Amino acid sequence: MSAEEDLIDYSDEEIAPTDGAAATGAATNGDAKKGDLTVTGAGAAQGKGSYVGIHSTSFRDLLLKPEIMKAITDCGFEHPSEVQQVCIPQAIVGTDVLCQAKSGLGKTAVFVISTLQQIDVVPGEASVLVMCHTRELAFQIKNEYNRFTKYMPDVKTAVFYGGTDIKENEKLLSSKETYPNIIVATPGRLNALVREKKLRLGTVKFFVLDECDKMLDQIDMRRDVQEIFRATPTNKQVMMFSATLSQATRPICKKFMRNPLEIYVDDETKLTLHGLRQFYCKLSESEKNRRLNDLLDEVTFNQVIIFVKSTVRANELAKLLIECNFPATAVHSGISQEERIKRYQEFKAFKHRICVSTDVFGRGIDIERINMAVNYDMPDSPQNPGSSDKESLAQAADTYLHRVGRAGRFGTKGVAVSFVSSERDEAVLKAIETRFERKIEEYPEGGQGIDVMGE
Ligand SMILES: Nc1ncnc2c1ncn2[C@@H]1O[C@H](COP(=O)(O)OP(=O)(O)OP(=O)(O)O)[C@@H](O)[C@H]1O
Repeated sequence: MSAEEDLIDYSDEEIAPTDGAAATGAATNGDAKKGDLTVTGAGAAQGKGSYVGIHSTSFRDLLLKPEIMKAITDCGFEHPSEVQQVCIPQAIVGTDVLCQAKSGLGKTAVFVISTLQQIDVVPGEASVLVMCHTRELAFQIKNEYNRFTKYMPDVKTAVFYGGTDIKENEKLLSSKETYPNIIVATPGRLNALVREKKLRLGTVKFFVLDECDKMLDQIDMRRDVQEIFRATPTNKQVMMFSATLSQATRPICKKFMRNPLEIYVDDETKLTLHGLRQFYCKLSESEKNRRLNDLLDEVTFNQVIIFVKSTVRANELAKLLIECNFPATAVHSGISQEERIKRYQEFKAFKHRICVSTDVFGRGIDIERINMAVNYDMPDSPQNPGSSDKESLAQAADTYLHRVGRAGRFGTKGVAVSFVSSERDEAVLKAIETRFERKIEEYPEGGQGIDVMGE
C-alpha cells in the first residue's frame, strides 16, 4: 500500500464532533475574507466578502485564563495579529484548524495559547502533542510553551528529538513527577518512544503539526506522523500550520481533521512580507565570497543568516568568514545535536551576528534580530534538487519564501539578497518572481539605499 493510500480518511469513519465544536455551533460553513486571509470551513462567515465569524481585535476579547493573559503581557504582545484574531477564537473552543499564514506573523502563539487555554492538567498524562520537522524548531516551540506557562506552574512541558540520549527521555517518562503534559517533538524520536512503549499517547487531546506541508510531503516523515496519529485517541483537536500550503497538500492535511476551520493565503502575491526588500546579484560561483564580503560591509544589519546548499559549504564559508574578520557560526546537520542547539541559542542570544546554515534553519526558526537573509546558494526543491520541472521550481520557490521569511519578522524591516550564478538559479529566480508576482530588483551598486535598521 502506498503512503498516499495509507492515509487516515475520516470520511470512512463516523466520529462525533468534539464537545467544543458542538457547544459553540462552530460547524457553520462558508467563506470569508479577513485581510490577506481566506477563511473557510467550520466557523467561517456565511457568505463571501466579509469576515463575520467570531474574531477579536484585542487579546482581552479572547477571554483567556488570567495566567495566560499575564504571560502575553510579559511577552510584550499588544494586539493579536491577523492570523491570531481569526484562529484563536475558534481554536479555543476545540475546532480543528488548518492554517496558512505568512512567515513571522505569530502562528506559534495560535496553538500555544489555544492549547493552554483548554488544557486540563492531569499529573502523569500527556495532553498536548506538537510535532515539527527540525530539532531546533522543536526546542524553540518548547521555549514558547515555557514563556506562556510562566504562571501555570502545574503544566510540565518536554521536548524530544533525535541525536540525543533516548535514555534521558525515558527517564523523564518513567516518573509521574516528571511526566510531561505537553510534548513537543520531532516525529522520528517520538515514534521510537511510542514503539518502545515508553510514551503513552492515549490521553492526547490536542494534536498539532507545525510546518505541516513539510512534514506530510516528506514520505518518511509522513509515515511517522501517521503512526503517531494512530496511537492517539480518535477524539482530539487537530491543528496544522505553515506559510506554504499547496492545493495538493491541503486535502492530505484535511484527512487528519474533521470539519476544520481553513485559513489560506490564496492570493500568492500576499505571501511576501511587507517590510522585506528583495534583491538578486548575478555573478559567477568564484565571485560569491568576494561579493558576500562586500555585502556584509555595505549593509548595516543586526544579524544575518546565510543559506548554503550543503554542510561542507556551511563549514567552509563560516571558516572563511572568520578568517576575514566576520565572526560567524554555522548550523547544519553535520554537527552534534548538543552543539547545534548550543549554536542556535548563542545566535538567538546575539553572541554571533552571522550564521551560515543549510535549510535546517530555513523554516520556523524565529530570531528577532535577523534583518538580512542571504541565499549564497539559491534555494532548491527538497524533493528533486536540480530539477527544472514546474513542480520542482514551485518547491524551490516555497523554500525561498520560508528562508527569506527569517528576516523582517512580525512587520519589521528586512532585506534578502540572492546570488544567482547559473541558468538553473535564473530559472528559480524567475519561478519566484512569477509565483509571487513580485519583481526582485538587482542589488544596487554599493548597497545604496538599503536601510534595514529601525522599525
Ligand atoms: N501578537 C503579537 N504581538 C507581538 N509579537 C508577536 C505576536 N505574536 C507573535 N509575535 C512574535 O512574532 C514572532 C514570529 O512569530 P512565529 O515564530 O510564531 O511566526 P510564524 O508565523 O510561526 O512564522 P514561520 O512561518 O516563519 O514559522 C515571534 O518572535 C513572536 O514572539
